[in-house]
Amino acid sequence: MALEEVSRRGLVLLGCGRMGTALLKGWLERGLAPGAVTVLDPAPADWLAEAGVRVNAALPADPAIAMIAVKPQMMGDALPALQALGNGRTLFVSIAAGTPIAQFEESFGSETPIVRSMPNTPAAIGKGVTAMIGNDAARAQDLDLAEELLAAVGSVVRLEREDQIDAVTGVSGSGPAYVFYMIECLAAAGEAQGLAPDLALELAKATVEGAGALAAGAAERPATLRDNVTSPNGTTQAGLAVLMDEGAGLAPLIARTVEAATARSKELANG
Ligand SMILES: NC(=O)c1ccc[n+]([C@@H]2O[C@H](COP(=O)([O-])OP(=O)(O)OC[C@H]3O[C@@H](n4cnc5c(N)ncnc54)[C@H](OP(=O)(O)O)[C@@H]3O)[C@@H](O)[C@H]2O)c1
Ligand code: PRO
Repeated sequence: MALEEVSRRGLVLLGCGRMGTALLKGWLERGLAPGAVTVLDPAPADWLAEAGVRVNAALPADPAIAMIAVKPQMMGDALPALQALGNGRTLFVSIAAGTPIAQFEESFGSETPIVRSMPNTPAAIGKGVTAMIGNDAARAQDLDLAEELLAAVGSVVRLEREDQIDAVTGVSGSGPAYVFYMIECLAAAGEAQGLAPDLALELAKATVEGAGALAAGAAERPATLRDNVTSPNGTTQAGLAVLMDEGAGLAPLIARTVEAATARSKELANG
């Protein structure tokens, strides 16, 4: 339904880099009309115009959505391009890390409905997860529209407070990179044990895909699924003894990883 409304009224995408592309590809594949999309980007990819997307064209008068997908550091230069849309009818949706709602209200006025969100790149294949929160001007129908749009490319959670988004960024916004690194490490470790590189990578990717799908779909908690893999005194137990070491295992490492990403999100908000 959201994609129909947005196809009718239009969507402006400010910044079409890695994340803007992931979202846009997800929406186009799920039925968003390419001609309803206006991308503003200094170096747009060729596929956009080839797909029928309007590129660096005049803004539509009354688009449903103005999606902000530039880097936080570019915000000051980029936002004036959307000034004409700050009229209360267009819903602004930011996906930028570390850019507070207050900064958008300064640019577009506190009467403008604004949703701050944090998606992740699996949105490109409809498997993203996005957390979102609106400003005071965002009405129930604005929040519903944002949620439906983001839900077209994955699951959506609504936050209670804006400050939760820093930790969300540390967990799920940045999280795909941690998992990709896990795949790299698992494959490299397989190679170190004598497997050919292609085979090790194939095994690592399929294992993460399968375990992720199992964890997502199972009624059991991940700890139970882990127990199901672990035969007493077997191979997994030997491996987990290293991975679950209290001092040098994965838990403290992941805790420090998420803490650092969360802290960086807070820093970005302070300029
Ligand atoms: N990547 C992720 O996994 C992810 C996940 C969640 C949220 N985010 C957020 O999404 C935003 C974009 O991140 P990204 O990874 O997609 O970065 P990115 O790949 O650098 O994309 C940003 C795009 O904005 C363009 N741009 C720069 N100045 C602009 C301007 N004045 N007007 C319009 N477009 C402009 C850039 O063009 P040039 O490259 O030519 O400068 C680039 O194409 C960030 O705020 C980030 O925090 C990213
Ligand atoms: N990518 C963005 C960053 O690294 C935000 C979350 C994922 O800053």
